[in-house]
Amino acid sequence: MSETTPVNTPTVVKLGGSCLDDLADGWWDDLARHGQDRPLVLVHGWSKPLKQLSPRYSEPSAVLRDRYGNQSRWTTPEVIADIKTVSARLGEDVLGRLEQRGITAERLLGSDGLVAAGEGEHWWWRDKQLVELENLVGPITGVDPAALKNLQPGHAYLVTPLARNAAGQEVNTDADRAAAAIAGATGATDLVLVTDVAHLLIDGEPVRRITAKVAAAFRDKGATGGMRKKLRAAGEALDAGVERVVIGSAAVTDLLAARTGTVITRT
Ligand SMILES: Nc1ncnc2c1ncn2[C@@H]1O[C@H](COP(=O)(O)OP(=O)(O)O)[C@@H](O)[C@H]1O
Ligand SMILES: CC(=O)N[C@@H](CCC(=O)OP(=O)(O)O)C(=O)O
Repeated sequence: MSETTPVNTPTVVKLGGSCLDDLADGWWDDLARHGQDRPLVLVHGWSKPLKQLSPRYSEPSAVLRDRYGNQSRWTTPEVIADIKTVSARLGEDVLGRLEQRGITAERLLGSDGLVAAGEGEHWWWRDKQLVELENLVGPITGVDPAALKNLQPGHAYLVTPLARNAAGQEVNTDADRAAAAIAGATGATDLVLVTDVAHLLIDGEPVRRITAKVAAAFRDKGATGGMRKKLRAAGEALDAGVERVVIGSAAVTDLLAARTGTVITRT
């Protein structure tokens, strides 16, 4: 973010479902201070809150893989309802924390005009078998930033990354990739992916800086699970014009200042 960045350009922060309820008071203090200078768009995940809601979300069958090996939650209308239940609860908590610290905040479902999705895959690997099933998941095809009407310093949006497909159905999307698409569409210079690990690790070693090209090469041979999706999201954000993506588990201003975390840039 440079001195000349317009005041309504947001910082987009993806709050990992893995760590959302572990973020300490000091973390929120830091975010709120940053939010006095920049509009905030927070995009949250829900992996851990869903597991806390019901043990069935910890079962291996809760997650499917497409033919390229990308993992995705098996999403039925009941799962969407559960996602909304946990998102409403955690939304209340996040909005309260921000408001206590002087940031006005509102919730927005991606499916309420912000995020559009295309047709999803029909064949999925489930329990080592390739099966045809309806999975209410779709790739993101567009973001309409007009849905974020009030981008200004002192205000935050908390986005639940559901989307709507061309048939009008509400579908699930990947939260990191949704954050990347939102960052691109809002002209954000920085995307911060807050998670439960301090750095991207390659061969067990923390990576402080990496280019999109090297990150993509590692993604396709070495990264697994959640990190694979983050590296994919990082590449998409940089392709959409974002200048830097930072992955880590620290305060947002420490990550933005590259004091910790992994910084990913185009070159
Ligand atoms: N190369 C890697 N470096 C760091 N973390 C990795 C790597 N490969 C896989 N991971 C896993 O990615 C996880 C973060 O992704 P994820 O569980 O989806 O978190 P979040 O809910 O925050 O999005 C880490 O907890 C770690 O187990
Ligand atoms: C399609 C798909 O799998 N969507 C993800 C979206 C949430 C997410 O990514 O949450 P984390 O931040 O906890 O990883 C899911 O339902 O788990």
